[in-house]
Amino acid sequence: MACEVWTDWRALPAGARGGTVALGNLDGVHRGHRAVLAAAHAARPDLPLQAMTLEPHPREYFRPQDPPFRLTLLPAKAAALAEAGCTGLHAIPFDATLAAMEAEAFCETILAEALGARHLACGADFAFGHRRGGDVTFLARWAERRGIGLSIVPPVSDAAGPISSTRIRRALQDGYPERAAALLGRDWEVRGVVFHGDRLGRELGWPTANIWMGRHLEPARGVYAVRAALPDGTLVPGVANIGRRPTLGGDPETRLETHLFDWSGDLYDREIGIRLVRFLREDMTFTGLDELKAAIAADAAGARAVLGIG
Ligand SMILES: Cc1cc2nc3c(=O)[nH]c(=O)nc-3n(C[C@H](O)[C@H](O)[C@H](O)COP(=O)(O)O)c2cc1C
Ligand SMILES: Nc1ncnc2c1ncn2[C@@H]1O[C@H](COP(=O)(O)OP(=O)(O)O)[C@@H](O)[C@H]1O
Repeated sequence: MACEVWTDWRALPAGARGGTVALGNLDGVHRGHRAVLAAAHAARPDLPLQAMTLEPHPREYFRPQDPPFRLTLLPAKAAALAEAGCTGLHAIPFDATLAAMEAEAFCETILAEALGARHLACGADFAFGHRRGGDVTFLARWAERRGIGLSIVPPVSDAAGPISSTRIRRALQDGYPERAAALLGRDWEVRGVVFHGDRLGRELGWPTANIWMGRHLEPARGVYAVRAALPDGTLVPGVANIGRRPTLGGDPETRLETHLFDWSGDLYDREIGIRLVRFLREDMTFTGLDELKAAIAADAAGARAVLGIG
């Protein structure tokens, strides 16, 4: 079932109110986040399962110049939440009003009055309100007073410690998408609309569908074995480069270029999702196009081997 997204908490339709609500930024919707969703559902299986996040992420609001760090943008987050059984997402616009709202006002105005939440669930380190002034102790007291249920969920851990969005980001920046996938419970995917490049790929014999990284976290620059989720729902193996094409003089923004194996067609202006499977090598500056072509051929062979296709 799909997860509906509500962005105007001042004008929610009646059907959007009264859920059991998982709280948090939920960036990535990783295994820890899904435990919070499971707790929200387990406590009140009679109520619609919902989530509440802030959009943009407060860090994007306060520090717009910082490098992008998102694991999931809003549509991907809603899709991952739907997979976890969530039927609605309250994406509260994080603006000056929200930034100034004290914890108590946030609970009253947003959680109680606007969302009409009947039960809440969050991780033990959840903090909210102006300067993160509200913590789970505060929330527990408030919820008790208001007769609203609350589940506080201990962190889900593996051998290296608690699973967190920060750990997943670090794994991707270090070139370990398979570790990120283990923490996420699925491959990390970057979604974007295919733009027109300068058509050199076709000339080289390696056409690539290009998307911008945009507000996504930039993982290690270089070459990856990938699977591409196409608009028709198929998953096509390929080889991709994330970088700024230093050989061609360098670009101001990072692009993700994917060659799909044994595939031909037109993807321009269509949205695709590229799932990183394995990091193969770092981005390099070649002395000429022949060298670049040879490197891409070797990359393609390497990616085929990793993906198990001859
Ligand atoms: C598997 C693969 C690896 C690549 N590796 C590099 C690289 O190491 N350095 C570089 O400058 N460009 C690299 N490129 C990028 C090419 O420069 C780029 O695909 C080519 O310019 C085509 O651009 P277009 O899609 O805009 O036509 C790579 C491309 C692919 C598909
Ligand atoms: N096997 C393929 N892998 C990736 N894109 C392909 C493939 N076959 C055809 N295409 C199409 O060709 C385009 C890429 O061609 P390319 O010469 O690299 O041009 P551009 O520089 O505009 O990206 C893609 O956007 C897609 O529409």
